[in-house]
Amino acid sequence: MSTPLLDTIKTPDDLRRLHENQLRQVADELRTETISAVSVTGGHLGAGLGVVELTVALHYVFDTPRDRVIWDVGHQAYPHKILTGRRDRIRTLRQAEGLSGFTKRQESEYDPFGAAHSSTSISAGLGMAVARDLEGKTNNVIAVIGDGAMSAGMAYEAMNNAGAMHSRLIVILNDNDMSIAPPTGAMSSYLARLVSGGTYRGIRETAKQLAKKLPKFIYEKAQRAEEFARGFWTGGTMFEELGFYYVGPIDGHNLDHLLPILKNVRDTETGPILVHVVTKKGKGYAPAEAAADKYHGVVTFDVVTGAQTKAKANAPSYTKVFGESLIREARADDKIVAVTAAMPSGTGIDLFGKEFPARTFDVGIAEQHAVTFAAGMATEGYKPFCAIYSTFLQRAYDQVVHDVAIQNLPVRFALDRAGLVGADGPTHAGSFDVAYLGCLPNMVVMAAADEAELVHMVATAAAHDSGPIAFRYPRGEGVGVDMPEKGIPLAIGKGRIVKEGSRIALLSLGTRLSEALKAAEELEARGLSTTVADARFAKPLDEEMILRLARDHEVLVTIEEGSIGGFGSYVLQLLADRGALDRGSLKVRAMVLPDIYQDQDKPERMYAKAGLDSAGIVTKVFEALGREETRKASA
Ligand SMILES: Cc1ncc(C[n+]2csc(CCOP(=O)(O)OP(=O)(O)O)c2C)c(N)n1
Ligand SMILES: CC(=O)[C@@H](O)[C@H](O)COP(=O)(O)O
Ligand SMILES: [Mg+2]
Repeated sequence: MSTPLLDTIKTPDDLRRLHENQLRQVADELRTETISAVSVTGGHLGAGLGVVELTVALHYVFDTPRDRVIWDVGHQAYPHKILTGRRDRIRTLRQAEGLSGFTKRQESEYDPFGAAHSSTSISAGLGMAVARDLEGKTNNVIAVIGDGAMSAGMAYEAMNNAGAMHSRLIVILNDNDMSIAPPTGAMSSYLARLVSGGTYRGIRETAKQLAKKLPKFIYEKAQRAEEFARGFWTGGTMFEELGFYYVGPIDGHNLDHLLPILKNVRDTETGPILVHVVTKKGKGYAPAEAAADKYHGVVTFDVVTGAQTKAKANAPSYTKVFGESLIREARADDKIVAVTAAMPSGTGIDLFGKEFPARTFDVGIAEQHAVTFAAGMATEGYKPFCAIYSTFLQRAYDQVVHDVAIQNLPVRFALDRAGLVGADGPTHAGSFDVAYLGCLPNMVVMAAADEAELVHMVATAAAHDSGPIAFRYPRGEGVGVDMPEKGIPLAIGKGRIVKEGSRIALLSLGTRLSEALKAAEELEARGLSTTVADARFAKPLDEEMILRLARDHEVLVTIEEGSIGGFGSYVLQLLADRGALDRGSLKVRAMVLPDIYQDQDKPERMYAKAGLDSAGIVTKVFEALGREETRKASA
């Protein structure tokens, strides 16, 4: 489809040169372009479609990038990227070397704050506003936050601070009554009440309220702006109790409402202000509007039909295996309960919820609360499985330490998306959990080598009642192994030898095991007898097995899809403590993710770049053996 007006916009300055009555067309073309781009890249679609008009209005009314617009999470920022000089690269979204799927400071001066984890925008915005005030500057700071993101504690910590500081900060609450799944919680119900018909007021009544509530400047402009009469309300909202001026709810797809209100908000000297904007996730694209998830995240698709090009799966996903295994365990044990922080489908807890609705708790985007809530249930004899992506558990670290581990409470952590996740890039990589959990006294940490192992680990966690336990597994499909009928609890701290050899030992933790086995074949073909072991546990280590591997082999290589400071470090500590490194001929190498934030790509290519594939393992072994051995093996 042609986009004649959008074609004239290279930066927001071009947009600001247009007449207001052209903006409707810009928005329509921007929506078309967003759909077209995501149809070839995949990515987050519904959220961006819902903020097309808001994006146009913000860049039209505010002087970006001097005025700072901060998009919470950043998954809705594709239209913003198109308007801010990145349209020529928009079809590289989430691809190798391409644009990030989120806002990113290194990518553009129009992205004043990087994001991807939710609910940071008000804190960051307040920081910017206060810095501006200290500098005596006058630019605006606008944080755009969704109703889902508004469920996280951080948003309230920020509002609590902002309300007391009286700094001039604009918060736009983009309320589409959706998170990834339908939103949960009292805040969501509260917003729904604010939006429900009765709260819209006429201009006369609004003007009276404005005269009471807002500075005169806004009141006068409001009187002139007859066209936004229905969508402007102030009253005794929770936000006002927190010290914000509350404006709304307003129709976020109606530019005639958005523009005058944003101009008023821009021109007022007061602060902080919260503008409550009501939008539809997936707006303007019928397949998205009709979908239960509003096309939150999609793979490539046909623009006409909306049909997504889903590849045929060769094996069940780890997420599904986890969800189904947990259901099996829960049928036999009514103390098992499941907790998710707004990720029911991503974690497989949606499956559990269908069979056990009363034992399923979606607490909203609130990982910290999820962990302590689970800890509370554990004190009363329940067996909570807290299913959280590895990357999102980072947010709840003190809760893991202070509320769970120190009290030795049997909370089970199901860490999905462990290791590299691909298109979501470094913000979503599950790189650190083995390092940050393995250092905690009382904690047990497992990593599944394949989907069958995951079944056993779920059973192990269900049976482990003496303290906290975590198990990690990656995004995507399993490797296609035979599946056990039921999970059998593993012996805590015991690994397994998968293949016996004599000279080289490959000690894998997690799903790099298949690469280790491939590497072993290659090494055997080159005359190097190779043992492959699956550690299963990063904590407690199978000390006996590891010390035996060190004693009986010339080279010991640890392999994991995690950062430095994890499994390899624990093994090295053990070897050092037990004097195994004092034996001159032993060569030990620890293979971990590189000490950088790897940009998005296909996970397998990222692992290859990191050296964590079979070729990288073989290379590492020969590096350890030295030049002479390499020459012999190549001869
Ligand atoms: C700390 C954290 N937890 C979970 C997520 C996963 N997540 C990304 S977007 C999203 C829903 C956000 O809902 P909302 O803020 O209302 O934005 P919408 O998609 O509706 O525009 C969730 C749960 C995340 N990015 N960060
Ligand atoms: C923006 C966000 O945090 C989520 O939408 C995330 O991208 C989902 O990742 P998965 O696709 O791995 O569930
Ligand atoms: Mg929402």
